[in-house]
Amino acid sequence: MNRAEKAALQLQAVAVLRMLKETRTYDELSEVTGLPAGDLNRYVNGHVLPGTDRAREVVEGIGRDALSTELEARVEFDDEGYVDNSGVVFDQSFLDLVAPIAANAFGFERPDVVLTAATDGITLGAAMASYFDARLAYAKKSKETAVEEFIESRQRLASGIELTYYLPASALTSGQRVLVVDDLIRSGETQELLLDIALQADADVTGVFTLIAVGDEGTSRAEEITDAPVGALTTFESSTR
Ligand SMILES: O=P(O)(O)OC[C@H]1O[C@H](OP(=O)(O)OP(=O)(O)O)[C@H](O)[C@@H]1O
Repeated sequence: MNRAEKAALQLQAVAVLRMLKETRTYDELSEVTGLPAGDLNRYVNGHVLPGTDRAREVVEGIGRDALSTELEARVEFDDEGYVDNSGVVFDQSFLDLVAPIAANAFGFERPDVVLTAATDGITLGAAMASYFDARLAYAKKSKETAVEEFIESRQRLASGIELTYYLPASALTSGQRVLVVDDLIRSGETQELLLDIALQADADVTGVFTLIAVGDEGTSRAEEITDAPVGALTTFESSTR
């Protein structure tokens, strides 16, 4: 690990601790992390940076569990079981914390392009792209005016409705490494379309990541299509929609 990577890890750990501190006292934060309250105070206030080992433990261990719990608290379900995740996808700072944790937890290789689906995947896609210093591309359900060439993928859904996603052809090219992300995977139909777009572009898929999986149908479907790692930060019961 070079000096810049070490500094980045240390700052990520501080960001995770600050997020956890928002709703906790230092004693409570000490219980969650197993670190002394006095040290935590110095980290949160920016007087001292945690050492590399501690920083890694916070980002890769405590951080993943804590973010998963935080995510569960922010997601709401209506009476019919539909998901309202605006408390997460509207919060770019929260998603910026998710990116390094997801990258470490699932071992995604650095992509050239992070590919997602408009609309709700865009903020997570931006956080992941920024973390990896990659480009962001998002497929849309309509064609962008003034773009002439698209990669398009269409399928008839279980509901009978036909769904098509369009990506400007210049956004993903042959041989590029692509990480496919979305805020939510339920049936996996959207991921299948995104993976098909990656295939058509002759890109190399480095992984599939979602914040929320509802049941395991969608993630299993993605695993059937790609050998790359497929990961969800949190999985909810499939009785929700
Ligand atoms: O696994 P699936 O069953 O395909 O469901 C997941 C997709 O559903 C939601 O998007 P939606 O189609 O509602 O579009 P939006 O992001 O514009 O709301 C979500 O953002 C995912 O892209």
